[in-house]
Amino acid sequence: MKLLTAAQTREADAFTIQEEGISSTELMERAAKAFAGWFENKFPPSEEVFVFCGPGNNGGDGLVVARLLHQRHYKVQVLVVGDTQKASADFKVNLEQLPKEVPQNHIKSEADLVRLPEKACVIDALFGTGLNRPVTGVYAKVIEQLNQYDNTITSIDMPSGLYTDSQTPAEGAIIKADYTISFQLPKQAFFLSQHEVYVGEWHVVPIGLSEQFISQTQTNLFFTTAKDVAHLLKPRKKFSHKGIYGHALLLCGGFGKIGAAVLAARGCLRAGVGLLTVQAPSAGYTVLQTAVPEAMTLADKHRKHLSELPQEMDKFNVIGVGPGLGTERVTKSTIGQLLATSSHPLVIDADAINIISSSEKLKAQLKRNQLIFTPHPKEFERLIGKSNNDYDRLKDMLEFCQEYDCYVVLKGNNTALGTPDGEIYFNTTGNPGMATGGTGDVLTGIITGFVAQNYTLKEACLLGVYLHGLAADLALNTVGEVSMTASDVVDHLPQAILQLQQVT
Ligand SMILES: NC(=O)C1=CN([C@@H]2O[C@H](COP(=O)(O)OP(=O)(O)OC[C@H]3O[C@@H](n4cnc5c(N)ncnc54)[C@H](O)[C@@H]3O)[C@@H](O)[C@H]2O)[C@H](O)CC1
Ligand SMILES: [K+]
Repeated sequence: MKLLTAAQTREADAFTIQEEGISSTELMERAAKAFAGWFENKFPPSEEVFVFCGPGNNGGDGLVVARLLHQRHYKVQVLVVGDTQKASADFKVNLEQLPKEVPQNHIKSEADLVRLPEKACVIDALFGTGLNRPVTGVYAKVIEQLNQYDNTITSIDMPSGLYTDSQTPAEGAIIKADYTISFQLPKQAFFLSQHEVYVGEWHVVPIGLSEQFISQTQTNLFFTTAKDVAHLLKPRKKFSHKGIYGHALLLCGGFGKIGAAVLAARGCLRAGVGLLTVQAPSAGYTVLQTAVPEAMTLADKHRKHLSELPQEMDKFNVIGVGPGLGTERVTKSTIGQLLATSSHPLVIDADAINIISSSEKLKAQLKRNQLIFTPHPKEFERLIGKSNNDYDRLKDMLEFCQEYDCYVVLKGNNTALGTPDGEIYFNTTGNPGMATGGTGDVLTGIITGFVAQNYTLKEACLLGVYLHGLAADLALNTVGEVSMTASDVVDHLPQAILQLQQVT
């Protein structure tokens, strides 16, 4: 699904109004109804509600929400912040329509700030997507005060003060919402970990913005839902044999880290690879043969570290490399040999990334158009250097993708896939239970398994990342976030694939 910028959202707004022949206040009414519906499900009418309204249409939404909640027997108060002379037309219309029974207060300066009852709910309607400069002055005072209270804050459309699609200047105050209820689509800002404290838990409510407009709009930003990836899954042919589903090679594992090879191998097999060979240090031979009998194992001549490539490389159609390898000199030179001699698609993770990062010579050997890197943020930093903030990191990621004509799977809460065409896809599955050793190894195996089956590199990344997160989400039911292990993730992969196959 596409992500729209603030400017594109405004255009979608105007297009919808024209297409449907409705007024902007009618669209505002629709948006506020959608928000109020969510709010009523979440908070009982016994709670007092304080709606803080800014001067624009976000504030206008707040006024409509206040009217609707009042009708539903909530005890509502409205606090209009700033100068109403400058308010938007739809704000003014809805201020007129606010029932007299709803108390109204104006906060024009710091002196007008109010204390809130302990249990009261706050609705933040100060600013939405129309924010065009950092929040300072009286608005900032209100935001700072609300952030200090323990009251639950629910933001309409955006946490006020946070820029929708670019870095918020440091001097701007930003609401720390518990919930953000976004209209029609999520915003790019929601997918960046630096914003977690502001956005809180986010939900999207539909308000019927023009599908035609959205489908015509050009963007390089997407978020991946089940519907986006379900159709990529290829059904198996009736006259199948294992030769059709590829032969993957995994170069993984080192002394004390043979488990990484086991996890990658299990992920690869569960992703449906036809044949799998794992080359690992000879100390891992028995472990691998026992733990993953489905995989063929080649014992490296070195007992503890990867030190050579298999002799017959041609029979493999993809290589996954990195988990558990270590960065010994022998292993470095083996990675060098791999980059110099292989023309296979490569899925490059963990220590393979670290090894490449430390050598300009190796970077110069990277072949175009056949690479997937799967770094976590620290590995990514080693690869391309430190970025100032999450937006810059994404920009740097795209530059790297373009320079090496490669894909980057930047792992995190909303794993971001960068493509050589300059697109970014934010994943929507997964949970904090995955923050445990070995889940990345599983992902390397899964993506390698999909590439082996002739999915394009982009499809393999999108599907792999989505299913990996979905498997972890399914594991929540039985093991929860705290106890979740990488093995739990791989154990739930079959269920995740079955679930995705049901999506139409
Ligand atoms: N398309 C939709 O999804 C719909 C969105 N709606 C709501 O409208 C807002 C966007 O409204 P807009 O009037 O464009 O902007 P804001 O309310 O966010 O604020 C604009 C207002 O504030 C002034 N301003 C901007 N930045 C600052 C600042 N830092 N300090 C002080 N003042 C500032 C600016 O000049 C304007 O006067 C969207 O988020 C939704 O909530 C519609 O209701 C329905 C359709
Ligand atoms: K808001």
